[in-house]
Amino acid sequence: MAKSASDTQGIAARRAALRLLDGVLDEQRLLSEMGGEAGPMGRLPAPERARAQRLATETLRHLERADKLLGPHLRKRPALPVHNILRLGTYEICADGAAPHGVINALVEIARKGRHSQHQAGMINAVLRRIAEAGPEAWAALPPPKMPKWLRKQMVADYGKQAVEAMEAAHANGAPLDLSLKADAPEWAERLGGTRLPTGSLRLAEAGQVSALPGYAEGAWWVQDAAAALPVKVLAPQAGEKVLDLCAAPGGKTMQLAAAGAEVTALDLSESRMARVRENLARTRLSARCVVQDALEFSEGGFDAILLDAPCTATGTIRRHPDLPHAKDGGDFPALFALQERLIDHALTLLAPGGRLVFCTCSLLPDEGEIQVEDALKRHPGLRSDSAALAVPGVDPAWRTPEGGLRLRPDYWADLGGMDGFYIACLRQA
Ligand SMILES: C[S@@+](CC[C@H](N)C(=O)[O-])C[C@H]1O[C@@H](n2cnc3c(N)ncnc32)[C@H](O)[C@@H]1O
Repeated sequence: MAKSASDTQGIAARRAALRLLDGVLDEQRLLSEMGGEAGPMGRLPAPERARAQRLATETLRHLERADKLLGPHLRKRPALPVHNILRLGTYEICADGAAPHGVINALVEIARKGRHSQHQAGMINAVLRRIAEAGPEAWAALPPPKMPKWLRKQMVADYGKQAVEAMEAAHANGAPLDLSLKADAPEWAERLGGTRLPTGSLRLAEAGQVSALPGYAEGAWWVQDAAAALPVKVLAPQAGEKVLDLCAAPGGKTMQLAAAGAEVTALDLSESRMARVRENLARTRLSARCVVQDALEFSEGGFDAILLDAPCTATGTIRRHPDLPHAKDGGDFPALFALQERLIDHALTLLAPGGRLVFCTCSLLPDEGEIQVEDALKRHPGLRSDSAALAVPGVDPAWRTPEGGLRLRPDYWADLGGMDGFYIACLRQA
């Protein structure tokens, strides 16, 4: 079928990217909630979907930079759909290496057909032309975008300004693609290229389409950030051990547990997310018993080890999901902290005598890391944190925390490409 004029100009992908931007910035929806058939990218072919997703993600990552460059050219703040057209254009012209005339023509055509933007097409054309003149140079000189005020204030109080600035630089850089290898690590590492990280994950700088990489169809590996692979290494599952993965979907850690030969029960509240666990297990030819249930209602006990990768604010994944700080305002965070506390207490009741619980969150907030564990140790007099379990190859002892956990930050391993923010602790009952 011949390509339409729209396809060649990238109109469809840009229009979808703009709808994604409006969804995040107007409706406070996460990009991950808008990926379905009914979402803005629903009818797009795979390459166009990927392009729309990438354009929206990168525009959000650099939103502050785009707004700084646009500011002097705008007499007043435009309506959001118009502003988002200008932001997308500024990102593409200044940082995406796109030819300015192609970007401007496509965005002006989109603006002409938009209900809110049709009368602003001339202004959009003029402003983006001015951005094309000096913008790329000015963009490169701007500092990394800051976290939003509601999050930054707390982060500076917890880590100090310098550390927060280092994290912001890591967020601006984005994330490489990390893989966890099922077996035959040297063989696959050679075939895939990339860098073997100190903790064993394989890091690829230029990934492209994941499902086209060697070993995908064979299920030789799965995508998992190097930091996200560490909780299971701390848990150190042994072949034949009875292990419960209490918040399992989409299953990255379930696959690690199963690959170690443990007898795994993977539980998650969400049926649709559990479908992803089943797909992942099928592709990697690994097995686990899958249970869809509220963890707080699961009462089968006697587990040698439990992994509690609790639902959290996901503030450790901002470099991967730069939409998060724009879609959230922290209002729903206290409910998550309370749920984590209940999940820890309940998980402890499901352990066999002498069993271990690894608690982790992909968060930067001590409220769902260090403080959770400090409080749990106070609530349960027989409980202790097992700092010996943290002696995992490649883990820097400087990452250890006073209450016996590990604090991982996006600015760590800066020269290797960073890591997700995570908190991990191994708890044992005396
Ligand atoms: C951080 S994600 C888990 C990621 C997963 N461990 C992995 O490595 O792929 C948290 C999961 O907790 C699940 N969840 C949230 N509340 C839950 C509950 N009350 N009981 C069980 N699962 C729950 C969510 O559906 C989500 O899949």
